[in-house]
Amino acid sequence: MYLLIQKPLLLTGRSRFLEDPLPFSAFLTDHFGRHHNYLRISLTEKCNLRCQYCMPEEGVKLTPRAQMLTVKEVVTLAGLFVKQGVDKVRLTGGEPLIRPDVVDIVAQLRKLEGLKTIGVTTNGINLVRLLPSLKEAGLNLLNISLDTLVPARFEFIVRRRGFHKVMEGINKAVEMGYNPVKVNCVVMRGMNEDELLDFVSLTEEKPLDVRFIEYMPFDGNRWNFKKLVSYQEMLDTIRQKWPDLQKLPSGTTDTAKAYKVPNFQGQIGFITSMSDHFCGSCNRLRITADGNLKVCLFGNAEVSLRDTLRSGASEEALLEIIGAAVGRKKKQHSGMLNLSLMKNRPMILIVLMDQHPAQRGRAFQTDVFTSREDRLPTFYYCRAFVGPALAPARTHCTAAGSPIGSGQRAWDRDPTGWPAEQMVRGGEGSAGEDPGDRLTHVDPATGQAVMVDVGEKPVSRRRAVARAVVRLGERAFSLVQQERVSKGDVLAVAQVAGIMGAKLTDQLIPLCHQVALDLVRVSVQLDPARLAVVVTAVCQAQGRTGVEMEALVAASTAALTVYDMCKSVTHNIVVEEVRLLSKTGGQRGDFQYEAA
Ligand SMILES: Nc1nc2c(ncn2[C@@H]2O[C@H](COP(=O)(O)OP(=O)(O)OP(=O)(O)O)[C@@H](O)[C@H]2O)c(=O)[nH]1
Ligand SMILES: C[S@@+](CC[C@H](N)C(=O)[O-])C[C@H]1O[C@@H](n2cnc3c(N)ncnc32)[C@H](O)[C@@H]1O
Ligand code: SF4
Ligand code: SF4
Repeated sequence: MYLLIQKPLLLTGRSRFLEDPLPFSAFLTDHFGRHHNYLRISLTEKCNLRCQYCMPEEGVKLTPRAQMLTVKEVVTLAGLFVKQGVDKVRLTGGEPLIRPDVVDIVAQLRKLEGLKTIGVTTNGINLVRLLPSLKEAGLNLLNISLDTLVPARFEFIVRRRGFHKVMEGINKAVEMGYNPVKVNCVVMRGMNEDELLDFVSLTEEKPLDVRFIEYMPFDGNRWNFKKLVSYQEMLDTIRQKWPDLQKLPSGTTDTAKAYKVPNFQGQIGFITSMSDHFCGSCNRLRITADGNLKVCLFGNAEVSLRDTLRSGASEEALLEIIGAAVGRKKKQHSGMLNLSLMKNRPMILIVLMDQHPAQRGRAFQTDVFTSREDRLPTFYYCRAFVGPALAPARTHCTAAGSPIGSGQRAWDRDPTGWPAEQMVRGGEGSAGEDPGDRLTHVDPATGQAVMVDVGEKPVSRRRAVARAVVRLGERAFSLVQQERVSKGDVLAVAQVAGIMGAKLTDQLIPLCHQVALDLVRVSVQLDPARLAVVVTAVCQAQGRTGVEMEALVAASTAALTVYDMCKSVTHNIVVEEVRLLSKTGGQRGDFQYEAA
């Protein structure tokens, strides 16, 4: 198999794999060492059903046909992934079996060397008609969705007729030797949780694998906690009838926790995306029907492979984009509550809804360092990054923390020849005056600005905390909160900008010393009461001069970055309250901000 693994991204996790004897593609290995060998391809956004948990009654706004992937594009993209090590492709949607060329797609995928498994997830309505040709084309795996065994209820749940067609499809699949035939049942309280035992009974005579799926929140599906029936609750219910229910070993990357009633032909499983996620072993990537790569089912970050492909880009260029997106994949989804608050498209789309056109085709930066678990339940967002200190070459002073002897004065002199003490005191003020009155940054001899000679000062631990508040207004605040700002993840970008700002302080503020910062911590939080982003920057160093400017620059840079990221939404953004909150260390004593 041809593995193009040069130029791995600058992620330590992935470079590790380059040393393995048979390395998995660096492009498909994420920051957490997960190998993505399973590609889910959505063939269409359309569907012949309107399941309540998946799709609004009126359907969804469809992407124009010209923007959908063609058969050739599907196969080309799949081929690219297969060359990198993907060995399983699942076709999904929307309803994949309403795409007229679905059999052709399966047949062409079958020709891809290295692709072991081709699966389809379908609502089963068109299955009886299509299954023979799909099987002949090379379809290996079949997952069929069915949420109720009661015909009238079926119509209620999916808002269409077709129960019997689905049942016939399931029977046909068994008849044609698919084993197991997986049956997906989304369990919702008040809808179908009373049918759990009936579904388990289905596995008695048939080699079915009935998977009970925890109801997941997507845009517009009216998810709430009360409707969620958890894995544990389902298991308890089933165990009451079948106490000897056996746990089966699951594959390392399986979504389902598998069980079996002894002596039943089939088995059951639980897909516990909500109560016990399986992100740690995630091996999935998705391509949406219009050609976006989506690295996580619950992530908003997408990058258009279609546009890159259509622009005639090379395989390498596509791989770079894919690798960058995979590199940004988060450790896990953000937990039940956050998922319910978060903006995600209906499952049927898993395609781009609010993306800025300019973003298409670009690997845009979102959530660079953190996973969503950092977000607290109320969307109170706080991230911390403690980086290794950047140690710029220091001039005119010893390394931070080293003791100063009296013999070291020579290099502490300012070019004007004034020793530090005199320079500080020798300005317009004189000894005994309030230090605040002295012009410490003006050379008394030349009248020119100078950096204060701090070489004489004792080294102490310096710490400063600064704050900036960015008032966004209702619309921008809400978009930031929902991570729907077209430029990307505002809070993540601002946080990193703050850190970078702190490190660049001496280059931005003319008379600032270079300080080897030991710590920069920038937190960026949403304040719903003020519809504002609150930036708090903490800088720390061992040195002879304070780090308040670093903290202030960090807070300001992060605040300005928030402005920059949101200015396409509104210019009514106010950066305010840039101020020092506290400062410790140094000779002048500690400072604590007091509101006037
Ligand atoms: N959290 C999470 N859940 C997923 C993902 N893919 C599928 N699921 C869940 O699994 C359910 C069934 O999806 P299927 O399309 O049958 O796919 P599958 O279970 O991955 O299929 P197999 O190939 O048989 O493992 C979906 O309704 C989701 O609840 C994923 O990437 N992340
Ligand atoms: C989006 S459908 C697409 C394929 C096909 N139309 C079907 O229904 O099988 C894929 C799977 O997602 C499941 N699904 C959709 N919305 C869901 C939700 N809110 N929670 C859990 N699973 C969901 C469906 O039941 C189905 O098994
Ligand atoms: S779950 Fe499948 S069948 Fe139901 S609306 Fe969504 S895409 Fe259609
Ligand atoms: S939620 Fe995201 S990370 Fe977790 S299993 Fe699904 S796709 Fe993978």
